Amino acid sequence: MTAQVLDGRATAATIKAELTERVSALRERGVVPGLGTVLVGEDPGSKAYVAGKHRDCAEVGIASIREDLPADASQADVEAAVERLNADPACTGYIVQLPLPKAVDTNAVLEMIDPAKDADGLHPTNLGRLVLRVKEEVSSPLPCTPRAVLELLGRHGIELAGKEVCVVGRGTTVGRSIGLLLTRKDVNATVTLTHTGTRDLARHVREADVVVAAAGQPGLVTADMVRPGAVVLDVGVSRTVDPVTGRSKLRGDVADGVAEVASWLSPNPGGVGPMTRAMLLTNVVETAERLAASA
Ligand SMILES: Nc1nc(=O)c2c([nH]1)NC[C@@H]1CN(c3ccc(C(=O)N[C@@H](CCC(=O)O)C(=O)O)cc3)C=[N+]21
Repeated sequence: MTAQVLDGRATAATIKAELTERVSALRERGVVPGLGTVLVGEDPGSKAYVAGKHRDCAEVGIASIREDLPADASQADVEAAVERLNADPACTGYIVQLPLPKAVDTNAVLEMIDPAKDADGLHPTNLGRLVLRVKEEVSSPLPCTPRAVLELLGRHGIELAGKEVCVVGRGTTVGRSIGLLLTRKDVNATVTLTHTGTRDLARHVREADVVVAAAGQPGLVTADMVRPGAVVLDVGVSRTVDPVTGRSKLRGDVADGVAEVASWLSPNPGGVGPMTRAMLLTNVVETAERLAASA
């Protein structure tokens, strides 16, 4: 078997076309969605992601606002950037690009984000509302990558109700929060959360109808672990440097042979990454729509 492709690039393009219309409708009502980004330091990966987000915004008609700070920015400098975006009416949603430099207290920064402008869905209030199952029209934004996984499956007609999903990875942005979405009654999947400390990872992965690989360990999920016909999503983003050429390369958590075993596989790049960006845009449009509705 060769897996069918969960095409994140094509799906993200469809979503962007839909968002372009929603943005025009908002502009007609005098509301211009604006995405803010806070980027601290010179990490090439982070710079590339942030640049990509601004390009995406331009494509769908969302304004964008940049707060770029030097690598040695202090806690107070980062907090001041967050305060500016909280106060700026042109910014309807924003993100603080992670990871922040070690000297900055990330949780303290995330807590300062206005929950109504939290385009990543990572503010404790929004994560808490997800746990408490506050109605979505009040509670959103949802975290982008978990939402990207659900949307990518949904738009390929892959049903999750009653399925066994094995999540590999316990990070905040994906592993710890995706189960909250997958186990909602309207999705109705059963979730096992595994991580690099799981004693027999292969045993859990083998049971799964759907595998979400998000541990950030290149090639962790191998073909022998995957049940034939399972659906596999490769969420990992690790940058490895080729010792010979010195060039950095993006590597996912899913090993090469998995495509021969799975029924559907999300490529990496070209799978969950572009969808995550599309969900960020969706969150920004939705925050602006809520703003317009309450105005
Ligand atoms: N506050 C915050 N929010 C995030 O959402 C966030 C973050 N910090 N820090 C880092 C991770 C990583 N992440 C990616 C998003 C898109 C691609 C993406 O579009 N990747 C392309 C390839 C890009 C390339 O080749 O470099 C693809 O998969 O096709 C990748 C990774 C968001 N993150």
